[in-house]
Amino acid sequence: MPATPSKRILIRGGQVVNDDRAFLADVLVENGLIKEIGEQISISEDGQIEVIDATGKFVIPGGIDPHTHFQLPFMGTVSIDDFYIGTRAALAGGTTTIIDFVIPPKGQSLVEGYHQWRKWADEKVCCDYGLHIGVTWWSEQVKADMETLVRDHGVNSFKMFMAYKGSIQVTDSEMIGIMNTCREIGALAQVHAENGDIIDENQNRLIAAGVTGPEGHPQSRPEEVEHEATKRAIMLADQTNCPLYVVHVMSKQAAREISDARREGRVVFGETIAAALASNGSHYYDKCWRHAAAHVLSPPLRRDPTTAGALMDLLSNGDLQTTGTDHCTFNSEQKSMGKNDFRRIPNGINGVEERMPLIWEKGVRTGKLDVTQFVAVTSTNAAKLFNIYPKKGRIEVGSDADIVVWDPESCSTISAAQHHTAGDFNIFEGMTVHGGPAVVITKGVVAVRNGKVEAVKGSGRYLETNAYSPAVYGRINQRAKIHKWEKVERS
Ligand SMILES: NC(=O)NCCC(=O)O
Ligand SMILES: [Zn+2]
Repeated sequence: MPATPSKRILIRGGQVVNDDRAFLADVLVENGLIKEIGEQISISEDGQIEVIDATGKFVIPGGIDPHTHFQLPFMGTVSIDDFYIGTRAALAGGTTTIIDFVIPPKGQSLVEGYHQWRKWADEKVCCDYGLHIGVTWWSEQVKADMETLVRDHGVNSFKMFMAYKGSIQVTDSEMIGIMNTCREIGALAQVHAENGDIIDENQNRLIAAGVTGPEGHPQSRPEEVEHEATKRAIMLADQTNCPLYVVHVMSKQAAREISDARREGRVVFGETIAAALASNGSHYYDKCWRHAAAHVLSPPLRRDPTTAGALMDLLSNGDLQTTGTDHCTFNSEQKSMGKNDFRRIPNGINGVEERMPLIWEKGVRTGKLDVTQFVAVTSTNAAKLFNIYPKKGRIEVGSDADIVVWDPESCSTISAAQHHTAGDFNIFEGMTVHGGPAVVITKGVVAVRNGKVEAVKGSGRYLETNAYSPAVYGRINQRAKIHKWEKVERS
């Protein structure tokens, strides 16, 4: 526990950055909220106040990672970062809000799954968190559960898996039911877009051909497999007038499908992840099994070396909107469950701690993103889509004091020896990143200073996300109102 935290913090002389503008100002924080923003804010010396000098630094909204899997029971094991370790690592990297996924097994009540995740998370989180719910099966009961979750439990997003045949994959007809329900209750439909049937076929053929190592993983899931599912999901969402959010876009083909759909007026949003922006699929062909297996996630990293830059360009021009991590870590022992069969390697990689510095390095330092765009793709856009804006994602009077003092001059080298997650491997090992959080404030309390994390277990709160996000539903509601089927009157 840190010493009693200051109830008031004054951040002096930094460049305040929101998604729409940047300006020099002081920021005063009081009781967990942003109290005042202005030039040369004067303070009386009577109360306890901590002054942070932000000269030469940016003062930005805390990052929002909309895609994590902490302590996820998955593929016969449980991801190793629990909600304490995971949110602590998030804070270390400048992320002050995460949105995790409840993934109930087929047959389990969604509401029960939600309560299970709340139980796991509430006592451990060091920052605020929200929950998306995976819909892994379909029935009238599931529909009723979705309604309950939106009405009573602050959930506004539901994810469908088009992959993982035989476990959590849903069919097209189930997706139609889920999408119809999402539209009826004002929720955002999310998809993991890969064609699970062809993956299953490819996997069996690879194994039969004796390809049992991690290189079998990307070969069973080539870009076309992600592309086809992305296109299909967009079509289904369009036909049901349901807004769609495609999680972890990993390939140029899938990303371009989203760009094209947006240009044709579809209400579709795309998220990519830190790994796709900073790594690539060559690692699956590494001679070291442990190294290759550590990179196994789905959809896989792409071997095409131009992928990362192309995805960053699409974030820059607004065709993709958000960046997550799909943080779902397994240590080497867990990964070795698939030693003789790549299909058994637990899928997942790290990233929650590295996301913001990596996007700064690969986006801002390359000239692909300016600082306001950096804020948009790491924080504000997710806040708007998941309807927690401007409470989160903005430096504004009345917003939560989730603030990062970002040092553009810092320099560090990523290493498993130093990272805050429990994993024994870091897929970004050895990468040097310039720019990083000097100070991280969560709800008005300093959680990170000079690289030291002072996060308090259980201090984070569950974040209710309300239905009918204006950024999502403005167009959908109007379309529903004016839609008419064409009927020809015949004698
Ligand atoms: N992505 C991944 O490889 N693991 C986590 C589960 C999922 O999102 O598919
Ligand atoms: Zn995921």
